[in-house]
Amino acid sequence: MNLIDATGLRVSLGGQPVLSDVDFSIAPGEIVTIVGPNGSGKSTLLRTLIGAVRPESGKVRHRPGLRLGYVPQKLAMDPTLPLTVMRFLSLPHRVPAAERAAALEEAGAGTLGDRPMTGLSGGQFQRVLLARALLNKPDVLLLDEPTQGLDQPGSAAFYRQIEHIRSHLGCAVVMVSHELHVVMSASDRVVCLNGHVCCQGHPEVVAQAAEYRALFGSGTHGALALYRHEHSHSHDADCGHTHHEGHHDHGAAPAPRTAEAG
Ligand SMILES: Nc1ncnc2c1ncn2[C@@H]1O[C@H](COP(=O)(O)OP(=O)(O)OP(=O)(O)O)[C@@H](O)[C@H]1O
Repeated sequence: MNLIDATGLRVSLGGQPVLSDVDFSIAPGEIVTIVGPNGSGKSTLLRTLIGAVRPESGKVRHRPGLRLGYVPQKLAMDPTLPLTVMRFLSLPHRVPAAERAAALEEAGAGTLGDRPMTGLSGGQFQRVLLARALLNKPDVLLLDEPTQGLDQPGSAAFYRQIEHIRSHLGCAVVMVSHELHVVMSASDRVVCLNGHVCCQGHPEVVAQAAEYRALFGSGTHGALALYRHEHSHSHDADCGHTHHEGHHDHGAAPAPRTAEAG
């Protein structure tokens, strides 16, 4: 049984249609990434899936007893508030210290407990938000552009942490990302959104779909090349650690999977 099944979602905000006819599901243990241009409704979809936004029509079904962990795009902190990381993790509900420490460890932030929240770097802050989402022992972790503002090594390290968490805790992951190269290497499935689901499927297949290329253009060649580089060891001998656009994309027919176009 899927963890979340959403069908026929229609959402308007401020009188403007944002999502129409969107179906979305996530199975246990899956990593699904939602990509799409600015304003295409990615955050709105995530917020609808967690129940923070009510659809005008359509349904979101959660598996009974489903536990969610949500990492928002950003969280404004009052810079004058003297709050350590450990105290932050006990708001708004008290959480035993051992659980908070374990969540920090799981999020790769085990050394940050006594640090003031306002002194954290962007990457450290995101890890603390991740730890906060893990306190709920989620079956599904939803992350809204969690690496916004991080440099490339910082975001790569963050996504490696997510993969570690998925394999260690067995939770599913839904994330919104603009970093196509990371998406290509880290996801089981990509959903390409532009108010509706343009196409979805295995990242390699979606990267070749006409609907996806219409939105993201030829930049996807690079993303695809990197994806293949990281996942096909037979390519390593060809190119070492550099890649050239289109070098890996041999023009061969895509794998016999198909992207579901919508
Ligand atoms: N509270 C709101 N009231 C009115 N319009 C809103 C509201 N929140 C979002 N919108 C509009 O809904 C549309 C979708 O916004 P959303 O944040 O879901 O897009 P997104 O794909 O996540 O964008 P980005 O990539 O820029 O983060 C945008 O046009 C946005 O201006």
